[in-house]
Amino acid sequence: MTYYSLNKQAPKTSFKDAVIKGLAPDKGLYFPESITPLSHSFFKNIDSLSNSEIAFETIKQFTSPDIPNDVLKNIIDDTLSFNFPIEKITDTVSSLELFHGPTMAFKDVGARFMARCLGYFNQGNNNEVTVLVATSGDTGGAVANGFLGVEGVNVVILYPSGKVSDIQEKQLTTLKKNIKALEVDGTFDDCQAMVKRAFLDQSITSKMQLTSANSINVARWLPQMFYFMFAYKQLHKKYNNLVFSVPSGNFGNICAGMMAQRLGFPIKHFIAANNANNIVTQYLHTQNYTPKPSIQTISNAMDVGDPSNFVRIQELHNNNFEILSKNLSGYSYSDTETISAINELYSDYNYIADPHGAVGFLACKDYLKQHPNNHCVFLETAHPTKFLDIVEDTIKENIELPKQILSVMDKEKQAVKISTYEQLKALLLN
Ligand SMILES: Cc1ncc(COP(=O)(O)O)c(C=O)c1O
Ligand SMILES: N[C@@H](CCOP(=O)(O)O)C(=O)O
Repeated sequence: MTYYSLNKQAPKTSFKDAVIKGLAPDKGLYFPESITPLSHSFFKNIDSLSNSEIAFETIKQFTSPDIPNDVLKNIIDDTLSFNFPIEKITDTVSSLELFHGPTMAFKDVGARFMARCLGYFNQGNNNEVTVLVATSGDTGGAVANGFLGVEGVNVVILYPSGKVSDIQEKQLTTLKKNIKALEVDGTFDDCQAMVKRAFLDQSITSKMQLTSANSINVARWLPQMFYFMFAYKQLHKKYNNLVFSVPSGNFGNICAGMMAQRLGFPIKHFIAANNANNIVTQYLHTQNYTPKPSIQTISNAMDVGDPSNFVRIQELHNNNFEILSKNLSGYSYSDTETISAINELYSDYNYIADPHGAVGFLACKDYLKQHPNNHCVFLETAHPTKFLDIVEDTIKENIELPKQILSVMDKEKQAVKISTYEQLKALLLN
């Protein structure tokens, strides 16, 4: 597959090069030059395909010819070693649980897939790659876990000080080895801006190969398509009117869902479920896209004031507002509303949701009020114990900690505090 930069000022490139560079030299996000819908027989036979087979059939056009089929199959088998179950909440609402991986947030699939692709590209050469990643909570832990011990790869994670949960912080600061955490005095947007600036800083890039493990990297973003496909496989016999409510921050996940739709998956509509960081919801109401400094909320991983992937969403809809607004709705909720939703899910349906999933549930309910006769799937993007204090205080129950969480609880945090880009640069160059 050939990829082009959405800023259209950089040469086209291969999958391998797009993964190794992360961001195009003109600061644009890479985008596939073609998207070929899957065959009729794929959809006819989907019930007999395993998750790995579905993933292989859907992603191979984007990785070929740089990753041979047998290698791709192994990467996928290794990546998808856990389940993606659906829980029925009501007759019209289901939860797609994406938190059964090693760090218990949906980022595990993309991070593991990308780590394995980079590991493959690095085999037999001595060129070290430094993966720079900005996190508002979950990407950092998933990338730390996915890239731990990958040869020739050093990982540097920037996270906003005091704005991630205790467990998220443990997951991204305790692994050591090739993983370094930088605690930034600022917001997620400050972290993301520093990372993007480093990619364009020739005094750094002339000395080291930098890449990104945020969803700006095609190998982190594209595997997120799988979730929508696995949900379709589980639900298509029961419902022919599926809409997805996606708790959104950087908009990589929902954009991956739209890629699945372009491949032929019959998804009727997407709902961007936002917290108070409602840039896209506002855009859908006003047609004005106005990035703002992010606001701290209890669904912290969505505290993004300038979502990177919105440009990809626009590209997928021909940069045409009419087309986009037919396919995407947006809703935004306060922390108080989120807490009520956690309560409602627990007391009425015996379901323990995390704050991100709860925002997704609220958006399903509001969409269905205006558009009945659909079945709404909200993505439960993180395990509730990642936000232990909030969830336990809300439902007034203790929740059992899964082994993935217990394994990091007592580890010692190791992070370097920084507050400026110059400090990041000095750390990278040393
Ligand atoms: C738990 C959780 N939910 C939702 C999101 C938002 O996803 P996206 O950035 O792909 O919109 C994130 C972070 O990205 C997350 O960690
Ligand atoms: N919510 C994310 C923010 C970064 O998103 P990404 O998908 O672009 O990595 C986080 O948890 O860090």
